Amino acid sequence: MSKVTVVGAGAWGTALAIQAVRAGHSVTLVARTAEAVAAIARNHENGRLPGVRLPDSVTVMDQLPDASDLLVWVVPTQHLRTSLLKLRPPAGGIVICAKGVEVGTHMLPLEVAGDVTGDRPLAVLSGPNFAHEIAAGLPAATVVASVNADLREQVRVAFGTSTFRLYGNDDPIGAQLGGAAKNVIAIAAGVVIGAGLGENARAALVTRGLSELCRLAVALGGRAEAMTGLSGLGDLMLTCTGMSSRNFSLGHALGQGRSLEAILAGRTAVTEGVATAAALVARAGKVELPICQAVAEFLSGRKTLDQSISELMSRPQRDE
Ligand SMILES: NC(=O)C1=CN([C@@H]2O[C@H](COP(=O)(O)OP(=O)(O)OC[C@H]3O[C@@H](n4cnc5c(N)ncnc54)[C@H](O)[C@@H]3O)[C@@H](O)[C@H]2O)C=CC1
Ligand SMILES: O=C(CO)COP(=O)(O)O
Repeated sequence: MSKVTVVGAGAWGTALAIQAVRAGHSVTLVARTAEAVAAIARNHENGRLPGVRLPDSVTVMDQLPDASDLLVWVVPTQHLRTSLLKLRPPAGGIVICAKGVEVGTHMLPLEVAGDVTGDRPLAVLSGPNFAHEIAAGLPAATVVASVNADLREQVRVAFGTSTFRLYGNDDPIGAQLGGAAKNVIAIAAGVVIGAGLGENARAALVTRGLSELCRLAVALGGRAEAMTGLSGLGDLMLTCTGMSSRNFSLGHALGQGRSLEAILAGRTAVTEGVATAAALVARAGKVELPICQAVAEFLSGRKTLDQSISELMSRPQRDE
């Protein structure tokens, strides 16, 4: 049994804490505020993952415990930096679970972690994993990517059970780009369905979105194979097909004509693709990402839906 500390008591952090208990570990869940700690203690449940009882063995606190064997950071990308600066993790490996690109710096999550905490073993956990299904113990698989093989193994032991399989690889850039870009493509897929453009259009969009992921990974030092694995295609399949995805459902509402402001005002959970779209396009530089770019322009209000669709459909036709 090892001491696993999960930082970030959102839906995913809570599900991962439950999964680490299932895997036989002693688990601490770190929430952002004392109020959040008290609410979880009172209800034996986290409002961000309603209907799921948190095991009594999970210690909930608003700071890091004195000792951890493994730190798992499950804070949204745009808050990753401030949370690391605030909690100042001690030396040792960290697993980052955010899926996005930081606004302003255009850094990927592991780059942000390295920037704040210095040289240390880092890993990314990313794959097709809706929090409520993992919390319920339904069968699923994911990717742990790190250049540090010992850390990969530690993460496998921390979370692996008969219902949750972890596949390792040494391409953290590919895994992070897959997780970030699929959120943007999922918004586009939601728009397509919400606007009534049809299943053909979605299939074409997701497939061409996968091409964007592959191009981007190779250009930024990752591998195209990562994009056809769980953290690329796997997560695209999950988040581009159903309303359980916050990114897809946001796109769906946009496609039905609702405003971005009204949609965001009605939700407290993070929808990573919104801030990530423009940051990802900026990070890509000269790499062609027409769908991600169209999402960024549409979200910013620079283009209407009709303009975006017409531009995507009138691009020069070429070999696949
Ligand atoms: N919900 C899901 O099914 C999955 C989510 N993810 C990723 O995990 C990350 C977290 O997502 P969720 O847990 O779903 O988000 P959430 O919206 O449920 O909760 C976000 C949590 O982050 C906390 N937070 C915000 N700012 C913070 C700060 N400065 N310091 C510490 N904590 C802070 C909030 O208090 C909240 O508890 C995102 O990058 C998401 O893309 C990945 C896989 C599955
Ligand atoms: O990343 C996720 C599942 O793998 C969660 O997706 P959403 O943030 O779109 O709900």
